[in-house]
Amino acid sequence: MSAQDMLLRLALARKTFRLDVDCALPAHGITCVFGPSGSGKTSLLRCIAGLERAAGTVRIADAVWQDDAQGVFVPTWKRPLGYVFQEASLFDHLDVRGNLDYGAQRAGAAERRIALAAAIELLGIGDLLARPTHELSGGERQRVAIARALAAQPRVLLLDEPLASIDIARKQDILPWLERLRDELALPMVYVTHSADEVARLADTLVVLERGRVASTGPAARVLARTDDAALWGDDPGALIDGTLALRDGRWHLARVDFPGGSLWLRDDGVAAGQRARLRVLARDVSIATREPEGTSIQNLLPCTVQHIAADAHPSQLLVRLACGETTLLARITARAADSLGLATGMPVWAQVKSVALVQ
Ligand SMILES: Nc1ncnc2c1ncn2[C@@H]1O[C@H](COP(=O)(O)OP(=O)(O)OP(=O)(O)O)[C@@H](O)[C@H]1O
Repeated sequence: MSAQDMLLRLALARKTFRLDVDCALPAHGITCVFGPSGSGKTSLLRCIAGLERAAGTVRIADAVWQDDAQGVFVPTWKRPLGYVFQEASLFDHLDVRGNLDYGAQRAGAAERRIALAAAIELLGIGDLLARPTHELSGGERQRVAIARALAAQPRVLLLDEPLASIDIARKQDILPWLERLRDELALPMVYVTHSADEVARLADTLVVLERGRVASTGPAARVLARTDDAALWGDDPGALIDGTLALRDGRWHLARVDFPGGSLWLRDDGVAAGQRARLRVLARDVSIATREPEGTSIQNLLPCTVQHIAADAHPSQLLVRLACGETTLLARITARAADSLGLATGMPVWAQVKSVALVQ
């Protein structure tokens, strides 16, 4: 644990629920908090913000917001944080500019103008400033809400399912803005979601909550490679692979992403060679062969070693963790197939990857 971490040690007892969290997270990038309904995601954010009084410690880098042992509890209004809710809670009697000015009032006078201009630019809302807020789309409202939160110069941005009430098309509009914030601001974000897609796209670090406790936490790709809590992901367990776009094949409109341990081809969506690329490979799109497949239309074939075989949500299926060099893949296969192939831990096999998506 270092002064660059966020330290969250929080215990909150309600009649029928107990939040009990103790973790140190990086104080940079996006930490997604994922878990089923009622697992305590919103409660955790509220405790970080001081909106709810848990017992424990909250430290964001070197700023101590709560330390019960030292008798420290900084009230919410004195904590430099931004809080973005599921529904953008804008002031409808003010236009966009008025809402942003309100946010900026929380910053010191010297920082105010610069913070506001940067937030407007970062969220691409310069054209909306004179608009009444009731004329904005859901996605635009959320961008204004995020800009307003940024204008207050927060040390951390807390986002509680900010895309949950936005339709799928608008989500695709707003996700790149969130990625931009992550890439351009040195501002840690704690992002609550129960969307596996949002986790795949945004998470640097992942905290999985189950019944108020941390079921697993760590770098997103590592947490997603676990097989023991795969049931939480429903139909969508899958691996995240961080690599580099190495090659574009203009003839076939394909691109190759290289990662430690191998490479995968996928359709060329115009990402330049040399760029960082994050891939998501769903377990249901990976099958296993004990010999190198021939005469197959599947072109992504990776030599791997079976690392772990786990039960899946349905008894007919198994989840197999495969090591491909330093990279991990998950494969969902039937128990009968595993039996007839004689699959066992340590066995060399071939992974056949039917489909792979570029998520970043
Ligand atoms: N103000 C409250 N008083 C009493 N119990 C509450 C209160 N708010 C939430 N709870 C309970 O605490 C538990 C955790 O709720 P919380 O809202 O943190 O979960 P969540 O993971 O954010 O859920 P969701 O994904 O449905 O938003 C639930 O059992 C909920 O019913």
